Amino acid sequence: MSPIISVEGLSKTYATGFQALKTVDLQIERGEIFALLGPNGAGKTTLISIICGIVNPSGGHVRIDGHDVVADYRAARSLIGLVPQELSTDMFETVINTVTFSRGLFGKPKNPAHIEKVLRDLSLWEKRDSKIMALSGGMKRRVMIAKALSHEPQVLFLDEPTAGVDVELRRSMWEMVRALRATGVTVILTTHYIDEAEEMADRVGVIRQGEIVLVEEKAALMRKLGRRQLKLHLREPLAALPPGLVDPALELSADGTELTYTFDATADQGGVADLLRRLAQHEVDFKDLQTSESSLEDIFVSLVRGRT
Ligand SMILES: Nc1ncnc2c1ncn2[C@@H]1O[C@H](COP(=O)(O)OP(=O)(O)OP(=O)(O)O)[C@@H](O)[C@H]1O
Repeated sequence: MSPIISVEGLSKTYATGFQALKTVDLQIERGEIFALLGPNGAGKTTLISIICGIVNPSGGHVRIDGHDVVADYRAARSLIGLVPQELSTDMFETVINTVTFSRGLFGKPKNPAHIEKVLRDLSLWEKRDSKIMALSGGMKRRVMIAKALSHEPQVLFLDEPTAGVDVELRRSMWEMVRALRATGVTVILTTHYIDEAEEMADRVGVIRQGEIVLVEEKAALMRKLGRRQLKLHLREPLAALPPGLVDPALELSADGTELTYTFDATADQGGVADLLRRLAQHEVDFKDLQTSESSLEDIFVSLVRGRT
């Protein structure tokens, strides 16, 4: 199947002369949840804004289901729902009017049944006649999502959907995004919360200084770049590693009570068995051991620092 979004050779230099995107190539598959990660100022919002037709590119192309976002703007834009970072809506309007009006902006015929479904799915139906200003922050955010879904888009962009929201609302957002994906909607989210990407995404893209430095299936990324650590709590502290045990992967804590062995998550376990044998040979005894795996956060930090 062809990708739903195809970004080719995209670049953006703002009027200030600042080059926010270098040459970005990216394909988003139908029905996936794609998380775009990157530090502040990396170019995430610029990229999303160009894909949504809000900002003009300096070079390259974006196609949404074959429609060019510049040449065929209306067709491309009608396939997209965008939930921006900032709340931008008429605070004096009621929930149902705001969401109904958003649908009208896309020239779609009225469909009260769809609007009702969207509001019910987002637990906003009971509040449909409330003015937006009278809603809690979490509800206002959900109104933004309802607006973005009002015209039945195939792709939903969520720019930092859970920034500053409480744990419960984050969880309910995640559930809602999964439910949307189950209906065939493709979801692209930007986030600073690595655990959000780890929890939600099928694929992860990392952007750094206007360049996509990595696009990978999350599971493969974690397998490929993940590291495992084995920590051994020694029965007797060591002043130094015996010469036969010196190994770059093996580190003795400053107080001599703990040994840390770091190895590839993909590697077979031979290294660990070999280490345990060598420890026995050198009569290094331990009372406890623990293993841990690097998280997507560790991987992300090493990527944005440019170590890979
Ligand atoms: N209209 C503009 N004119 C000039 N420079 C801009 C403009 N918009 C963004 N930039 C610059 O482009 C760079 C990328 O900004 P962008 O908002 O795309 O980053 P981001 O990855 O979304 O960051 P954040 O995580 O902080 O939202 C930044 O250095 C920003 O200052």
